[in-house]
Amino acid sequence: MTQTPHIAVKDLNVRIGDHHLLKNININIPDKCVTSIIGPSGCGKTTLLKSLNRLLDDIPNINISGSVLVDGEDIYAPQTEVTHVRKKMGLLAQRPFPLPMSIYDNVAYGPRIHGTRSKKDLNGLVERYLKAVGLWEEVKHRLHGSANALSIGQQQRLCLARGLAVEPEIILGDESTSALDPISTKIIEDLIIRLKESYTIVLVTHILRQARRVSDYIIFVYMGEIIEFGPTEEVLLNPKKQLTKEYVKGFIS
Ligand SMILES: Nc1ncnc2c1ncn2[C@@H]1O[C@H](COP(=O)(O)OP(=O)(O)OP(=O)(O)O)[C@@H](O)[C@H]1O
Repeated sequence: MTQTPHIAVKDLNVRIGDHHLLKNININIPDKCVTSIIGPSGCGKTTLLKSLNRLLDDIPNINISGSVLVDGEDIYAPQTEVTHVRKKMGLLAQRPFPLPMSIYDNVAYGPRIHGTRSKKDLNGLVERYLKAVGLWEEVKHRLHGSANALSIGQQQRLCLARGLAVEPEIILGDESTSALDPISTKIIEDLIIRLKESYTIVLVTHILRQARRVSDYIIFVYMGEIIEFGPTEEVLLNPKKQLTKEYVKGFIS
């Protein structure tokens, strides 16, 4: 891999009780690229994604060993603060969850928490991030209307804008288009491709065509192990491992 890694996962093992969910994960996720995690249902894709943001911490009986280095800093080191880790990453969930407030306040929420008070600065941020997700023209006349009145696709873009407004370096997406219609899905996919100029993006998807459209790199996970990692065309069109071949041909799902 020629790209600089932004996230380096070393000897990561995740267990919940006796269940060994992730086994000896070693991976370098490149900077300013889209990397998709693919694999059959229940193989550990979401667990791997959440391990990058310490979103597994609160699960009862969880045991996490190994390290995840973000910008060279181990997010699991005892001295590392979770809030500091999370500030670097925006998470786009399966379904949009706008806060029960206006469109404007959704985007301004993070900057306000981080101390931005000036109305002029907040106005500028709201416009900038709504433009970044292609929503500005659609909502500029109703910024103070409820976010819940937007379509699901618009809500998902609003949630992305809310995430971007706290200036993360990394965007994590967990099946972020699964609740969307084809047009909204295309808008989000195009956004992902555009946003990789400025962000490192890691996605979980079970849609191979989507992985092919948006990703630079693919991680194929099977039963908690990384089977193959490499450039998208290589993994999807010319896989090295038999399991990957069977998965991309649809023999295992
Ligand atoms: N909180 C939990 N407690 C116990 N087991 C869990 C928990 N979360 C996930 N698992 C188990 O860990 C395994 C991996 O789950 P994970 O959600 O990471 O898979 P996935 O590949 O994302 O699946 P899908 O594509 O169906 O969303 C599954 O067997 C799941 O049942």
